[in-house]
Amino acid sequence: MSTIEIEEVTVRLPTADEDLLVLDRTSLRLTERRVALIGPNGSGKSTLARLLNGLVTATTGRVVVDGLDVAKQGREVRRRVGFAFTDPAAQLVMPTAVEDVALSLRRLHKDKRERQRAALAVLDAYGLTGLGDRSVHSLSGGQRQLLALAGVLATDPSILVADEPTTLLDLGNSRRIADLLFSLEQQLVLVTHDLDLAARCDRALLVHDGRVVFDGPADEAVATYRAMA
Ligand SMILES: Nc1ncnc2c1ncn2[C@@H]1O[C@H](COP(=O)(O)OP(=O)(O)OP(=O)(O)O)[C@@H](O)[C@H]1O
Repeated sequence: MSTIEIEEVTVRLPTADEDLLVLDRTSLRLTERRVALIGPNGSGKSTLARLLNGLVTATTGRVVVDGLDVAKQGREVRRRVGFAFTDPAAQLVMPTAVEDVALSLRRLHKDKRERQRAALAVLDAYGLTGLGDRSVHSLSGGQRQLLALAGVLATDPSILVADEPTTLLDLGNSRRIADLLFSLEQQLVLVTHDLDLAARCDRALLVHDGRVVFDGPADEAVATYRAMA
């Protein structure tokens, strides 16, 4: 399993009036296979998740993934840490499904034909057979979410950070995505408002007002959060 170390990290983000304190002096060492981040809207969960692959920069402190400093070795870190956004539109950039997966595979397969073959195999593996030539905009929300995840997982990251991957989905699709996430060998860091999903994790962090206010077994974190609400 991978090791994520967050050492005395503070994040301040500029707003029109002042710098907003979004994450307050936080230290964590995450080694569990599945870690959930839960908490109210605007509490800092996405910010914490985004630190892990450098989408957000620590104002002070250090984030280290498998011994690599995110601020200094960002490129290597991004190869290890796959990031799946809530809204797949944020990461689907090519016109068709197969081209989108092929783009993710450009580092692994230099030859174009080989890349195309590999991309089609990825679509098959994720239950998207036959949709390769479809415009990504014509896919259903569930298919788009699956495609975005397939593109990230095709690069074989050692850690997957998924920011509310089931929020936009109906019950059936959200179950499919959840089953996929929980079948992964990789370390999973899951930001979610779905407390049943969070409770299935090995550890959960309850974030409130830019601080981790509970850190422990997922069922206890969920119970603490419910009691707070
Ligand atoms: N780029 C930014 N510039 C300024 N403020 C930001 C920026 N990104 C996030 N914030 C603020 O930081 C705080 C934490 O945001 P964050 O997205 O981490 O919360 P969250 O817990 O993931 O919320 P949600 O559950 O609503 O997605 C919020 O007050 C948000 O408005």
